[in-house]
Amino acid sequence: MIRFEQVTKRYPGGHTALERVDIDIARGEMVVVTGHSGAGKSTLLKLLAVLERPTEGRVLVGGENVSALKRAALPYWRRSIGLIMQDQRLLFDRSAFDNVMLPLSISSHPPREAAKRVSAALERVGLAGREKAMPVELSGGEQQRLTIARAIVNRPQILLADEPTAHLDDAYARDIADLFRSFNEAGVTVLLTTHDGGLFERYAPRRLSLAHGTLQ
Ligand SMILES: Nc1ncnc2c1ncn2[C@@H]1O[C@H](COP(=O)(O)OP(=O)(O)OP(=O)(O)O)[C@@H](O)[C@H]1O
Repeated sequence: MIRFEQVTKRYPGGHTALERVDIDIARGEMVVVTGHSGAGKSTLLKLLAVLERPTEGRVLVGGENVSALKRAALPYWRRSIGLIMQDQRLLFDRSAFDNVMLPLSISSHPPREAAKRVSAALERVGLAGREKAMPVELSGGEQQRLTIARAIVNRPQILLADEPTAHLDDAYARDIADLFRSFNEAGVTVLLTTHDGGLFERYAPRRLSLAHGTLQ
């Protein structure tokens, strides 16, 4: 389903973040990408989300070369995958409900259907009843759940998450790990990065280890 073919990413300035990476991920797999800081983990996800494009090689999803998508197609592409990136902030002046509604604003769901989807996504991540809460009223773990609800509201087949358990206490981090596992059990292809590979060990996911931009 997801395929990296000889992908190299060199950033302006000449730093090579990934070098000739080949990856094949089947539909329904759960893959945990580990590696030290700067190993290229985020770059891998950014190439899939087409937040960056490869310098060489291709990134294919379902046979389509997403690296070649036209700029106008990108918002739709990004909303068709569930994306949890480190620099995507919640809107702190909007309620939990409105934060999760945001990705639906460019789709054509009637308002009542959109509202149902938002409530279902909040329920799915354990935030039922917190629709009106403002993000500051939520704990760090709950804020991360809200970010995840926003990512799944369009019911994506692929979920990409960059360090989703960073900055969380152990118990919260385990809850978030469980949540990703449950999405995977429901059939979603999950690709996430982590410094803490041990957190996911009990699920025995496929593990990809990156060092200096190459797979180990
Ligand atoms: N926009 C950019 N411009 C220049 N260099 C970049 C850019 N983004 C990343 N890099 C460099 O590419 C390398 C890989 O970065 P990347 O963020 O993919 O690593 P990472 O494994 O996710 O690290 P971390 O765990 O710290 O997030 C790093 O050396 C980084 O400094």
